[in-house]
Amino acid sequence: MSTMHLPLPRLVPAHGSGKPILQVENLTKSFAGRTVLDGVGFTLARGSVVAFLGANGSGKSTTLKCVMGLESPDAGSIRLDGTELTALRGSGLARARAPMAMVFQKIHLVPRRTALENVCAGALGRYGGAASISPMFFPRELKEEAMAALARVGMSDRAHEKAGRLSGGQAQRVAVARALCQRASVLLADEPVSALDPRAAEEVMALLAQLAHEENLAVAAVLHQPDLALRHADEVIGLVNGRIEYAGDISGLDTSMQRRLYTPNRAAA
Ligand SMILES: Nc1ncnc2c1ncn2[C@@H]1O[C@H](COP(=O)(O)OP(=O)(O)OP(=O)(O)O)[C@@H](O)[C@H]1O
Repeated sequence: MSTMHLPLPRLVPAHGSGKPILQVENLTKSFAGRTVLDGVGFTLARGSVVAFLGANGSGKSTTLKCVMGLESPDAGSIRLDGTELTALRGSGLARARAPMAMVFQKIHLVPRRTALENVCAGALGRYGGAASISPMFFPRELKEEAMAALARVGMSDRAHEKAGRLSGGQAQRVAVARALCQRASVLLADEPVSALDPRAAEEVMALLAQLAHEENLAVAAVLHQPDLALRHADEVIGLVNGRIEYAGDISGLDTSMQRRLYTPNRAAA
């Protein structure tokens, strides 16, 4: 699709006026003495999609990983629905983080399990007990909720297919359904479409935008294609060398801003 690389008009209305659910302030992170995040702060609101853009190594994934708890920030504040996560540990932290789900470029489904079983796994934090031992013990209401989530992402007809037999786009939809079954209100997506062909990438981004707008989810997605952001995101956070260069409405992502984010000498890590 040659038009994929043109700055096409966005197809979604602005929905960024929802209630703030995640507030990040002054996040800093170094690896081996090298600062890779330097005072990163932003707010995610329910009902909107925020695209994280920036050159390789600018700190996009590290930002999401710090929010999700997969990396520990050196300093900064992460408040989810008013609760400061950096002050919590152990089960208190796990409980506070439960409303956040993450989807990745490399889709972490269990290939020998069906799509339905993988989606049910999103809810095991709520069920535990026998249900966590084997899908044989999944309660009926859990399977019904998982089927509803699969229907929401257009995958009902593949519910009983082994995950290992799904295409990349289908598997990513199942991963999103798993997040829905987790009843996440914040969905952090780290390069969710980087491994997908252009059509599947469009479809998955359109799905994320639809879920944000219709289910009032806050979605943050690390993207490598500004044109996908232009079509499906409401807001953009642009990083250069671990600092926020731009944060605001998608309309600010014009060609000059794209140059600022991706010009090699500014973006050198
Ligand atoms: N676990 C780690 N140990 C050491 N350095 C790391 C680690 N994780 C990330 N980095 C470094 O931190 C910087 C930011 O990495 P990050 O993955 O956040 O960038 P990114 O913007 O997501 O890049 P890309 O677009 O290439 O995925 C890079 O220089 C990277 O090499």
